[in-house]
Amino acid sequence: MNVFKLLSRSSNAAQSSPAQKLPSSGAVANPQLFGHDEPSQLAQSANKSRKRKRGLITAESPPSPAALPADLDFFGGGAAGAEVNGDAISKKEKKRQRKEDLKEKDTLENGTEDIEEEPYHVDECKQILRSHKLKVAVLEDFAPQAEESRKEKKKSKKRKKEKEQKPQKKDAKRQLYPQPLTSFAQLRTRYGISRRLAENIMEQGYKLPTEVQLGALPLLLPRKGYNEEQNGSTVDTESTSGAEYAGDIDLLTVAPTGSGKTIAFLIPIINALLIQSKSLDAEAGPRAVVLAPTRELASQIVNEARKLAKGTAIKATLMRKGMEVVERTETEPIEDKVDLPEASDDDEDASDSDDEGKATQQKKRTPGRAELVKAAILVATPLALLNSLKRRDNTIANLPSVSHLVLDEADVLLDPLFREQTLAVWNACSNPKLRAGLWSATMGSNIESLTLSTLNTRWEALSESISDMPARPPLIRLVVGLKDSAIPNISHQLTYAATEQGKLLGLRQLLHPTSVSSSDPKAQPTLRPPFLVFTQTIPRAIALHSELLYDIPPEAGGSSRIAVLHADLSSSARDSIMTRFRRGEVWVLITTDLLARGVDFRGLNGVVNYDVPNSAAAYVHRVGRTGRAGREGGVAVTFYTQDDIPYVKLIANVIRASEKLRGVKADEGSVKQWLLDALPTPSKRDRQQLKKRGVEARRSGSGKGDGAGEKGRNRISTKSGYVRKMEHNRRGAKAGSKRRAEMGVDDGGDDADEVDGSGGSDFEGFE
Ligand SMILES: Nc1ncnc2c1ncn2[C@@H]1O[C@H](COP(=O)(O)OP(=O)(O)OP(=O)(O)O)[C@@H](O)[C@H]1O
Repeated sequence: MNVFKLLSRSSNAAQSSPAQKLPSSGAVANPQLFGHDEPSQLAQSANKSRKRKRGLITAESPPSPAALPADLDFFGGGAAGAEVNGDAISKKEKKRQRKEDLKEKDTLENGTEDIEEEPYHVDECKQILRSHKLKVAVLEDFAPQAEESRKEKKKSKKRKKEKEQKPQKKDAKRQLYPQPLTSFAQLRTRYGISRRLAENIMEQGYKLPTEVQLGALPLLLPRKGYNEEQNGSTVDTESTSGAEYAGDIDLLTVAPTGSGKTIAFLIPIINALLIQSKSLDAEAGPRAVVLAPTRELASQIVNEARKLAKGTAIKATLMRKGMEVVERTETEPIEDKVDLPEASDDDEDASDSDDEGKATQQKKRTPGRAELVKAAILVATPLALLNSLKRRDNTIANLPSVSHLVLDEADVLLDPLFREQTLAVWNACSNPKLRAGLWSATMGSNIESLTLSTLNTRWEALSESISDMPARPPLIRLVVGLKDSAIPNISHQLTYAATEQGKLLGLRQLLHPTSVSSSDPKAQPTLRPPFLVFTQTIPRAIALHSELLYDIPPEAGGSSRIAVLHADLSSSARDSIMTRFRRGEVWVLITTDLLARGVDFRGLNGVVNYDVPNSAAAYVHRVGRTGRAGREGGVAVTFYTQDDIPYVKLIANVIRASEKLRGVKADEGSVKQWLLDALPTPSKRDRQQLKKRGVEARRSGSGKGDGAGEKGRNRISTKSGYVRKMEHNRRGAKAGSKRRAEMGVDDGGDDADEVDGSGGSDFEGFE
């Protein structure tokens, strides 16, 4: 079935369906965003006398994709099973692929035999990291500070005071050049991760590490048999590689959307848990906690963790209502109100994943006690976890078992909206050896300072109760690409629609394109389903959904192809819509910022910002739902009206920066210089206001489902004011008559007096 043909209104468009490269076409050969142009340099710079056979796989032999997905399996293929540009893979290619896989398997089974693991020279490291736009810096190295403070204590009080008063000279941040991970095979050869974990990574079809994996995994994994003398002074000096930390760091990572951050934080956690697994006591509580801002993202992370930990003793679970994380004393019985963790459809592929859930299910029937979470990895939204930690006296129970805490989408988790809950969970993790990881595609400098101050406060609080605190790890920051920018592999369209009606028309045009100029290479790529549509509020999402419900022709599936997803829906409704969208049954999903972060729809062809996002960061995340893992052809359309003009420069700047990253000249991009010059720059106050409340004009109204309460021009509707007024009156009359009937009042009039019992003249209605 040709989706495009079914939706197109013109036979011309239908016939000349463009040979456009689309995210839904399948996997890409290279999931990396940067450094594609550097292979020859890398190959030259590598010391050829070394047998670093796989080390250069990045540059020399990009892996080929495998099997083909069905025509409408937008999201199914994944990295492992997809086609490139719809071309069937040749036999030769398949043979080559099989050979590669066998070689990889051989490496997994035989360890290091095949690969020599002489480290990269520091200059090579620098070159590789630079070409992939990776920057690593030590934000705070606490070890010398701890030493200093010990010495300091011995000094006289007076001198100490003097020193404190003098502003401390801050050193420039120390740059690190970790040994880049240029092939997943190195996970085993260099870091000795378990064979099972390595096999699970391979099973996902991941061949090449993405930039964030290339930089973060070497920082987070302890190097096998690492020893300074062994490395020699010329190759890997202590001061530059970060290997001396042996993965024992707190890490703040800023990397583009869809760049594979999830497995970058999960692999080291699973590896660490597998190392400790013999000493693990399942009853002791979770060892790793991953916090995510939404249930959808949390459940996706659980699925990823389960795939990576398949066949091992490590289990991952999603925090659900009624689950208990810490054992309660007998004096604190909890209600026998257990909402059992049902396997959602997106859990399908994690066959052994539900053991934990099932075990819990069987035991949970014991009255008066809920079953403790036994999984080593617990993924939760901050509020869900905090609620389960709250005691009756309103204090928060500690989670001493947790040694890894990950904040996925850290900037939003530390935003005022979630900050209190997130910090409460962080502080509840009382293990002195806790290692924190903060991950996002956008991170303001305030997040860095908040992280530092939280680490400091925690440390001070713990030091008071624990006399021999373990060494304090450094806080390291890894940045991939240009901080806070949109990915360069999607095309942006910033469209002035003047009014709400204009936006609706614009969206309808996107849904039913009338012409396609596929021959013109400079023509803007067409947005094709499946795509997401973002609105500012829930009522607007609902109103837009009801407006577009019948826009998809019945022969294309009609109203079932369009759905709305928002936080007011029940969990099961949300799960079901997500599943239908992932399966390709829904083509257009209207939503709010609920799906703006983290959610991974591999084959999503585009994003429509029906309402402008309320910050530059929100734009980066929303449009980052397409173009995942380096996929080309994603389209991001943003409509703006008169009301948005004061703010739209924020978005225009992000688009400009992203196009610059892609090498598009200023006069050829979708945001022209004249527009940038003409748009007003919003003040700090305006930006804050926008972030907090969105565009004010769109907030007004009762919030009723059909958007009827929204005043005048900001209503989502194509009906004229007169028609709406008539409908409103008719609805009011109907509702009034229904109410009267329910109260036993006849519309006739006289009986009303009897019901009221006080004479007709006093009756003022039931409201
Ligand atoms: N090395 C790899 N090769 C190919 N695909 C990969 C690789 N690593 C991850 N992926 C895929 O890339 C997609 C995006 O990954 P992920 O969701 O972890 O991105 P992210 O960086 O967390 O994005 P966001 O910032 O939007 O949350 C997923 O479909 C994942 O399976």
